[in-house]
Amino acid sequence: HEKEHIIVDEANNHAHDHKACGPEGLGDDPLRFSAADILGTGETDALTYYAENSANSHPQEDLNTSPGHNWSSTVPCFNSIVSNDAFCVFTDTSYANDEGISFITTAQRAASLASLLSFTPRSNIQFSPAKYTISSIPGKGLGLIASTRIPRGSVILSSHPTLMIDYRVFDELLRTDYISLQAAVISSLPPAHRSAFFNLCTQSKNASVTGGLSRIALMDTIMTTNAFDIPAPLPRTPSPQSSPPHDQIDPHDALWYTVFASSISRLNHDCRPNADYRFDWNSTKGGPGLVQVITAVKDILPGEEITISYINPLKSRKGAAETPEHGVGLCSRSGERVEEADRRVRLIRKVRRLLEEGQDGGSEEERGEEWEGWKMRGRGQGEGGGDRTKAAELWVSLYEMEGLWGMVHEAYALAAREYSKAGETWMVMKWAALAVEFGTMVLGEGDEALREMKGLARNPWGHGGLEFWGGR
Ligand SMILES: C[S@@+](CC[C@H](N)C(=O)[O-])C[C@H]1O[C@@H](n2cnc3c(N)ncnc32)[C@H](O)[C@@H]1O
Repeated sequence: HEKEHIIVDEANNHAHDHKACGPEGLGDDPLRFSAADILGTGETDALTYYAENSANSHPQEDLNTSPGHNWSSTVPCFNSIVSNDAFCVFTDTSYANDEGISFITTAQRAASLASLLSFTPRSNIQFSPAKYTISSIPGKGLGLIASTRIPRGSVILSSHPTLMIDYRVFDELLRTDYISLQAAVISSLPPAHRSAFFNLCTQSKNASVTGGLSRIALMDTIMTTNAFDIPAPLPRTPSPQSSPPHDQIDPHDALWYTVFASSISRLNHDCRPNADYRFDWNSTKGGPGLVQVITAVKDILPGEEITISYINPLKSRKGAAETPEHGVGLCSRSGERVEEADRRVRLIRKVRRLLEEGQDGGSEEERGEEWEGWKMRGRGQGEGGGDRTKAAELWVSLYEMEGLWGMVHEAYALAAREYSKAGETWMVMKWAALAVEFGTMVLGEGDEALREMKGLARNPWGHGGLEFWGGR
């Protein structure tokens, strides 16, 4: 019952917490309901009525899954408006020692997610004593403060998601249908989870406290403020008849889930964070399946705030760069330092294009006026002074200067590859070893992406079967 204790504690600690969250916080926010207020009868009735009368709804679907799991599909399912698929809520209340888990997705994808859970359920991994406390932080609402020294690479907390929503619902369902499913999924949470959910941060300034839909709006805001977007593993057996027409669906969206795990929702954003998160999809790596893991990407001292980046600092995935719903800015630096940092980030992109996409270095805009000077001379040391390895080293140092510790393994890997092409094996070893060290930290043990670097670190002499002391 330890976990219950933890969840309830979380709810109790903050049940009466009316502090603002973030710069645009709500002050004495009347929207932070107590658990008892939530989903008053009228509202759920209205939703049920709506759901049963929606033109798109149809009865629930069955999910055949492994024994020991107790899957149910609640409320009607809703048909996609662009494909033949229907989306439903699937819940297993017994998952992870009765913490429960719910999905909003198709029966097919729910079954494949459920198959990832076929390990001995265990509750959230807690450290005793915890490595952090949840405290109020000026201008940010609540946040996590390290209560002990947390060495780089160690796990700070890890948590099963409470619910996972298939990105496709945003494109494929009428909004009202989607909202019905969302309300159903929240009301199906175990009570402790539900009250913890409704005590989470909301950025909404517009939601009206009166009228039937206000709590629904609150629910929606809490979701957008606290959920993580996670790329899905590729389906093992893609089924052609259930795929929507390509011109109507962003294929990218079909591969994402919005994931909600309440215990990590107090982590604040920083553009140069000291922690990173990853989502482990299965237990083949020895850990529990479907678990959100937060790891330190540098040493964190007691009293320091633990932060993650809500956005990818370099890439901009569909709308992610703006993240208006989070209401947090990119970097809080000032004046010249901002300019320098911006310049470095532009440089990082430019050098990456140069190295990854052959020699042409991307668009005119990215190249800039001095493009002639950017052209690479030769591939290795032999011809033209090893521009590519030098560029790779520049790339690495830009990452390091920017403090992108959660991503720096990509730069190390690239440097290892460039030195490998140039035949400088000792340097290959160095960069591959760094790629493995820093990559393991954020990707986890045994991640496929690190296989190549592990190989290079062990045998930088390449694939020809040449052993370490072998002739060359
Ligand atoms: C996932 S919650 C994080 C926990 C939140 N502070 C709380 O009290 O529950 C996201 C919200 O926290 C606040 N926040 C996160 N990072 C912030 C930052 N760097 N500065 C100011 N507010 C921040 C914003 O209000 C944001 O919408």
